Amino acid sequence: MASNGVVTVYGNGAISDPMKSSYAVKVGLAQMLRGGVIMDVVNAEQARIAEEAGATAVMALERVPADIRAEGGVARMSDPGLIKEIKNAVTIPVMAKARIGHFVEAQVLEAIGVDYIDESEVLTPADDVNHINKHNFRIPFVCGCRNLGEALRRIAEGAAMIRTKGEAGTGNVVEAVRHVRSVLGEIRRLQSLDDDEVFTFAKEIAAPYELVRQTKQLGRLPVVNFAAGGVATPADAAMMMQLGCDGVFVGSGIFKSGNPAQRASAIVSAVTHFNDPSVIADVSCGLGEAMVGINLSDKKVERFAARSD
Ligand SMILES: O=C(CO)[C@H](O)[C@H](O)COP(=O)(O)O
Repeated sequence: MASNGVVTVYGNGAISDPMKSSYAVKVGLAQMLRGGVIMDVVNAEQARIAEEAGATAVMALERVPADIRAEGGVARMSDPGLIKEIKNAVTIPVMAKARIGHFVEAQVLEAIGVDYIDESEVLTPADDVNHINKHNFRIPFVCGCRNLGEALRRIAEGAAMIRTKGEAGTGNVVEAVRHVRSVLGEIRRLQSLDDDEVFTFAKEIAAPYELVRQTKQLGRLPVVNFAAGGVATPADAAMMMQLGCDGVFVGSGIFKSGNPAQRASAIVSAVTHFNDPSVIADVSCGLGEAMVGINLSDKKVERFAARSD
């Protein structure tokens, strides 16, 4: 790890492997988002609001997760024309979502020049067995996880960035907290093992040994890890950072609130000053209505996070 805490050694192959050098570039690109807030947007106007508020990137999607939950139906990649409009409206990186396993949606997103692809459980999965082989693409992918094994399986497939899944569209941070604590807790447990025990640990979490070994050595995931799913307030966002995430995704929490521009900017300030409760207090004053959340103790609420493993 470099002195600034940024990880510099990645990949699964040898240094002379061309796949590895392109993978290292993708991982490096994702690292540039560290310390930032990535905001879901469904059109160019929302993208401009996000950029003005200080978002580090925007995520183009058909509907914010709260609307996907409310309206139901099949959620797919956004209209490529709309994504191009979003790209033209902002100077920050533009991410877009493809359905899990839908490698042709990913090809389309690559063809129109998005900066990152999110293979996302928030959309309706296209393949309930296989994820996209992300090594086949030039651009970086982000994928969701609930635990360390899932994170390392996605990295083995070529994900250059990880986000803990949380429960998108609920405005309820409880699952985001559970998933962050799970990943970071398993890394702490891994670090307490002696080297001979790592093989069995890798088998237990169903992850490739080499990535498990690297994670133990680095003391963290070998790619950046953002929190997502249910973050709705500046305090939620700062909590994710204090727990040890590299940044935060926020979707419904901003554009389903009473004052999206003000809330977006408050969440950016809270992530920048995540260790300063007085800043978090200041930016939390007079924010207007937060999104109405969903109580996750209701077993009937669909768990997007469980749509893939
Ligand atoms: O899937 C995502 C990250 O890629 C969404 O951006 C994120 O999970 C949004 O969730 P919410 O609407 O609860 O903020």
